[in-house]
Amino acid sequence: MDRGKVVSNALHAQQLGKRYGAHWALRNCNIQLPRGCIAGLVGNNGAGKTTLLHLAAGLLRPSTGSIEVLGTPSHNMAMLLPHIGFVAQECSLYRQFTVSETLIAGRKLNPTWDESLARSLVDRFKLPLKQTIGKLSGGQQALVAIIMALAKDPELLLLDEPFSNIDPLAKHEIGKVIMELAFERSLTILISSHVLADLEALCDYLIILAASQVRLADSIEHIMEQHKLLIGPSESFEAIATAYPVIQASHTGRQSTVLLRTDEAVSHPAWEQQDLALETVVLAYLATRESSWEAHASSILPSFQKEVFS
Ligand SMILES: Nc1ncnc2c1ncn2[C@@H]1O[C@H](COP(=O)(O)OP(=O)(O)OP(=O)(O)O)[C@@H](O)[C@H]1O
Repeated sequence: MDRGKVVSNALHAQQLGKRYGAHWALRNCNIQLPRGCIAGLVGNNGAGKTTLLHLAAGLLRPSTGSIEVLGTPSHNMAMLLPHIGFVAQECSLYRQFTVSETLIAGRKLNPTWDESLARSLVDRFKLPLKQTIGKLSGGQQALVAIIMALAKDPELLLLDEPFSNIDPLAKHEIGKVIMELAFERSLTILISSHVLADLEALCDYLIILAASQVRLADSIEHIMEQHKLLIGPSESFEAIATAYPVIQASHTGRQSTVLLRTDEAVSHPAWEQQDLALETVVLAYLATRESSWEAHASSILPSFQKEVFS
């Protein structure tokens, strides 16, 4: 594979699905992950995050649809393997190897191995070179796994809940390293996490999965522009709900709070726009039930035409 080849999407999933027996772990998944972005993957337990990452890493075959990574079908492992770094949820290092032996294996197995990066990161995180992996703490093992993936100098880095065992300071440090490398090397990163604050600190793109389907996949900047949180009188809720796609609504007495998704400016004398946090948007999408989502999805199509409410 030619590293210089220009492919605008690092990952392109079309109607991607993965089924185990009768159970869909992921379905109707359409994602175009722009090259060079740092994307967060957030979703409820069992939503399909690990499944999507395994499909991208070529460890699973799709049941339906397709997934291309760096312009190549992801099952073409032989071609893609040198270009992808993958850190699985469970640390997949050899427990009986020392840290030093692990680095040697990395150097021997990876043609693009960056030895000075690996050594400097092991030093920076004070990881004991002579200690076996099995005797490191969970957080130290996770750091070694991330360092191994970074030193491989991949074009796409897939990280499945990489920070869950890492202490806050080390997490901050490794986050900085990841962002610097992403910038310097035009690395594309897809990170799954349940900690939204971690994703907000690192990512410029977000994929929200719920009930095995993509609810939203977009740049965080556009997500924040496109969603509006409004408070207004319950009596005119129907008018606003008819005019704009409502992602979530709650009603207390005579007051309604609505989260809308629209690129248009929303202004109405009776409705006041509130400051919006990314967490509010994420929680709203995670809370949408499968049945109500089908109805939502059709109303959120780009061709949606609003009628001015009055
Ligand atoms: N090997 C398997 N066999 C059968 N079902 C599976 C298998 N792997 C995953 N699943 C199912 O697929 C669904 C998605 O699982 P997945 O691990 O992708 O979710 P997740 O979003 O990563 O969850 P979590 O946040 O809990 O790690 C779940 O319902 C899970 O039970």
